[in-house]
Amino acid sequence: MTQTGGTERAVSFAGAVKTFGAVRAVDGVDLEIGRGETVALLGRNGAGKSTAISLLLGLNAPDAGTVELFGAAPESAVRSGLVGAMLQEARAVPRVTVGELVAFVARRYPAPMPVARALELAGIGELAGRRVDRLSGGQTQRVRFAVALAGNPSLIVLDEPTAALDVEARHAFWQSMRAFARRGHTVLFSTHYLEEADAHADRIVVIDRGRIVADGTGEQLKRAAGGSLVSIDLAGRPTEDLAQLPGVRTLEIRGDRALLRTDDSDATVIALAARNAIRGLEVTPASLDDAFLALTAHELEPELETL
Ligand SMILES: Nc1ncnc2c1ncn2[C@@H]1O[C@H](COP(=O)(O)OP(=O)(O)OP(=O)(O)O)[C@@H](O)[C@H]1O
Repeated sequence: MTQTGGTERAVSFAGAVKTFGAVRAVDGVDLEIGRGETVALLGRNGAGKSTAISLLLGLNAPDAGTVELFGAAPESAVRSGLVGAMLQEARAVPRVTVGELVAFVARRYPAPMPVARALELAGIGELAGRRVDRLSGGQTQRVRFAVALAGNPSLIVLDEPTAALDVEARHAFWQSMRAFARRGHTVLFSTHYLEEADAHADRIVVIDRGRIVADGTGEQLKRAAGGSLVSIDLAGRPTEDLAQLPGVRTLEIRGDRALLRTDDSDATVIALAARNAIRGLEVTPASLDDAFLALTAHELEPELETL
């Protein structure tokens, strides 16, 4: 029996590094996830999400730093049945039924949940007798979710769980995931979808080029990346002084409009009014998309610059 019960931490990365040749896929990650949290790992393609998940599951060892699950080595937590995972590669198992597959996996865990419960939580109770190699993409994805749930793990790790699902299937999937999280389980999922991270996670961790560049709620991310966008018609007026206005972080000129990203839209608008510069004024809160782009925007890679 592993001594993993006492810690309040489900996941702990400390200075974790994983390189593949010259690529630092995970580049000094420090991350702690408490029991019961639902956390989204958000990043572009190639940001390092799957590599971080592979370290977390003990599928890869870090080159430097440490990764722990429930205060123990990942392999030991996985062996103790504390972790369920839904990874990207789906392997179709021929001929077995959904119920047989989930029961097979459940038997490998010390304290599984009843198969009917796992199917119900994944929203596929009616598929128990169907062959797993004859299902739609959305159904297959939910079978994989049921497989991850089967052992009744404390932590469930989902690598891009809604990739390739249509809107309806996605909605159903998140309902199931939330039902599981409400029972006090810890959930970590990776996604490219900002709306999903915002809607379904308590906390969003943004990863870019192997490093964590933001960690907080959707609201905090929006604030960190600049609270509002103020735009005006330039009507031929000069633009040099706009970047110096109170609150303004960045200035972008699009045709005859100026777009100001500001931390204090009131102060920015008052200053524009004092300059008699208000024409076609629009003030909008920065969206999570804006926040994500601001956090992960970087210069062109050197090799691309020379093309
Ligand atoms: N086995 C491997 N061998 C070599 N390079 C790898 C390997 N696995 C990942 N990489 C590289 O590490 C970097 C991070 O990849 P990773 O798959 O972790 O990103 P990701 O954020 O999960 O991307 P995606 O959203 O596209 O799945 C990428 O540059 C990738 O090419």
